Parts: sequence; C-alpha cells; structure tokens
Amino acid sequence: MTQHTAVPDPPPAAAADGPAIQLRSATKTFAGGGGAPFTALRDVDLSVAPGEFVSVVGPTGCGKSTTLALISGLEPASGGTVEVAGAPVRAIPPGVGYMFQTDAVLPWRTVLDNVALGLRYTGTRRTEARERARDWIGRVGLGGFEKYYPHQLSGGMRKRVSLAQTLITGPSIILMDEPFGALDVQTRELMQDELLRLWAGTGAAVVFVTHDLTEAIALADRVLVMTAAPATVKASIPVQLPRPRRVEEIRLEAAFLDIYRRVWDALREEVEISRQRGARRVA
Ligand SMILES: Nc1ncnc2c1ncn2[C@@H]1O[C@H](COP(=O)(O)OP(=O)(O)OP(=O)(O)O)[C@@H](O)[C@H]1O
Repeated sequence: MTQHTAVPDPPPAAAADGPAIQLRSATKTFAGGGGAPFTALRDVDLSVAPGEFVSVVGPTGCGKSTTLALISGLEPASGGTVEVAGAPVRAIPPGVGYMFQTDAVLPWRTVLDNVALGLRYTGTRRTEARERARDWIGRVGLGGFEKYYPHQLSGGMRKRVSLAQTLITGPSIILMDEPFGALDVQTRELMQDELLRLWAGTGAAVVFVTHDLTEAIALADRVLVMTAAPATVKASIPVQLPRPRRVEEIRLEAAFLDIYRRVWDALREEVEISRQRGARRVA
C-alpha cells in the first residue's frame, strides 16, 4: 500500500481570476403546485475556485440537486446571487458540462455519434467532431467500440461514453449528480479513478453530488456538508490528501479515515433530523 502523508491543497489554478462558481445567500423556493411554497435552499454560500474539485453531501432530499440546478441555470434562484465565471447566471452558462445518474446516451446512436454529439451541438463540423470523438473514446478506454450501440455495452462502459460526452467539449465547470450511483462497487471505483485521471490537468472546477462519503472524500479537494432541508452549508471540510490518488488505496489511509470521521460527525445530526421528519410524515 502506498503511504500518503497529508499535504496542503495546492493553490487553486486561477484563484487570482476569481471563483469559477459563487453563490451568495442563494435561496430557492418552489411554488408548491397548489400546496404551500417549499423552500429547498436557504442562504447557501458557496465558492468554488477554478480547477477545484468539491463534493457535496447531505441527507436525502435536502437540496443538493437543486444547488446544481441553480449553478447550471436550469432553475432561477429565488433570492441571493449565483455567478459562474463572475457573471450572474440567467440561462445555461457556456462552458458547463453535466453528468447525471441517468445516462444521457442516445440508444439509437453509436458510441462514436453519441460522443461526437456535444460538439455537433456547438457547431463543430461532422468530420472534425468525429475525429475528436475517436480520440476521446480512446482516452476513456473504449477504443474499438466506436460502432457499438449503447444496449451492447455494460453499465460501466456506458458511463465511459457519458464521461467522454461530458469532457469532449472542454468544460471549465463540470456538474456531476451521483454519476456513478447505479454502478456496482468495483465498477464504481474504477470509474472514480478514471474520472480523476481524465480530470487531472483539465483545470475544470467540479461540483460532485453523492451520498457515498468514501467517494466524496476520495475524489475531492473539499467536502461540503449540507443541512437537512432547507439546505444550507453546514461544514466545508478540506481533503488535504496528495494527488494523484487511487481510490482503493487512499480510502484505507489514516488521514482519510480522520477526514471521514469529520464529515460523518457533521452529517450525522442532519441525517437524524431528516429521518425523524420522514418518520413523522408516515406516522
Ligand atoms: N421542481 C420542483 N418543484 C417542487 N419541489 C421541488 C422541485 N425540485 C426539487 N424539489 C424539492 O426540493 C427538495 C430538494 O430536492 P433535491 O432534488 O435538490 O434534493 P437532493 O438533496 O438532491 O435529493 P436526493 O438526495 O434524494 O438526491 C425536495 O424536497 C424536492 O421535492
């Protein structure tokens, strides 16, 4: 086993240029569809530096996906401010890539066409899009599968297609919502390593939502713990572990376990509050 010692986080790649993402007192209240309005997020303050990898954990239903929806412009904030690259978010900002739990691969298109699709949407010519897609298919370890259709691939392979689809446009911000949640444990660890390998050196800021604390810590420079709904940031815990990392090794380190304890200490109470509310609702 490689012995890692705790070292300080490297300075964010372009901190002098300001944060990649900044939320100030961001609040989101949904209309409630006939019922009372529902506040999912309250006074969320969040700043993500260029090149920084931030994981977000919190109790089920607390508002993690809603936070991503605000950053991506899919939902407007009801209060406070949301900025990407210094500009207020009014629509889907340029340079933002997404990856969700559900694959965005189109079943009627081949791997090659699926990966090329993102570039085609941005106006890249077909030949160039396909050439770059071939390169990315190789980088995610799917060389030789260009002509396959999604139903001919395993879950892990489809995730690799999704990763290539997300990264091919060179996003400066990547939003990930439990992207590996549906995978078995071994495939999930493989994909976590793949993500770290492919993300390294891109300079992209990542916001990664997950329920899996090991995944959250193994990947990130910092773990944000959200409160039970309405969500606000309860704790921001730095992950001062060296990179490059291998998930199956790093998760056994003493420093890792120490961080795990800190994250769980912050999260435990919120999970309990959330459980009690759930129990009251079904009582
Ligand atoms: N469009 C919407 N309209 C009304 N309520 C919504 C809407 N989107 C989300 N909500 C509510 O906001 C709350 C937070 O939802 P969100 O999906 O952000 O939580 P989450 O932390 O990502 O959940 P999970 O951990 O289960 O993935 C939930 O109670 C949800 O029902």
